[in-house]
Amino acid sequence: SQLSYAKYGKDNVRLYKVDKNEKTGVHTVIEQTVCTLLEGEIETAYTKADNGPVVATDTQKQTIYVLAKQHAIDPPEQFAATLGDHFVKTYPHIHAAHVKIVQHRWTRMTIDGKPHPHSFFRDGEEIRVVESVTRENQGVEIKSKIEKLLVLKSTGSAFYGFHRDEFTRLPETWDRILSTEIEAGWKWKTFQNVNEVKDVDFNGAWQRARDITLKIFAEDDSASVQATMYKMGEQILADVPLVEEVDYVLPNKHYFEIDLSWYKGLKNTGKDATVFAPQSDPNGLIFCTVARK
Ligand SMILES: O=c1[nH]c(=O)c2nn[nH]c2[nH]1
Repeated sequence: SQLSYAKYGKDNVRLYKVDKNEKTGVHTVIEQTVCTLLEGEIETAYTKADNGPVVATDTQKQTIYVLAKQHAIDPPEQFAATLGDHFVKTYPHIHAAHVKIVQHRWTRMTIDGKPHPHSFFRDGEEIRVVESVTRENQGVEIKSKIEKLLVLKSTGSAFYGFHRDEFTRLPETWDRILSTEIEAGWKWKTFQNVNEVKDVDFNGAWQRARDITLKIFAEDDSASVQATMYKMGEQILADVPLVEEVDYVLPNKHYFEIDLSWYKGLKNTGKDATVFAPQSDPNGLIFCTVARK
């Protein structure tokens, strides 16, 4: 047998950084969870119990904190590229570095109608995710993501005209609840180095991708999850030139009608349906990647 592939590092490195504007007294906070994984000439650590090549995972953790102190961690794409560049440049035997950063939401409180200078709340489990791979002399690949953004619309969604056969029981519907948990990803062109990354408006792209996703979800007269998610991907490609492809993974979180006619003929189906049973499982799961022609 042989070692066919290996990478290792520290996962779940939690990081908080505050920027304190001395003039205005306004604090800005960012919280991230970082994972770094290194590839390179490390096989003897696995095959010969030789720890010589091992940049310890604890060393990787310490490095994350030091570089977070010395460099910007916002946008997370830039911090990921900074970390990847450091590991590949610092250790001759390390030839690639994978970095994943999850950024959590601390939204500034509005108190008495005014943004509070140093108080924040966690408005939802939605996360912003960055996955990067820095390869020695090959630049840095970056994918940005939105995950766990739970949405629902109470109408504006239909599903009819689908294939029917002897296994089909699902009735067609022209008006249904649509709920999903957005997982959206956009893959950037390969950047040649960390300096090229510094010039990119990643935060603006994240805002555009999020706004486009919510607007199309809300406004599309949806024929299916498939049709609506394709429109989202098309629009992001149109709006963000440096993005090469966009993908979505959307669970269809079903809300079933409840027939209450057994109770004194109570009408609660079709156009009379107002009380529904949200379903934890099973769920539809729809994948889509939209690329430039
Ligand atoms: O939007 C939908 N797409 C599907 O493929 C599907 N299958 N059942 N319900 C569905 N809804």
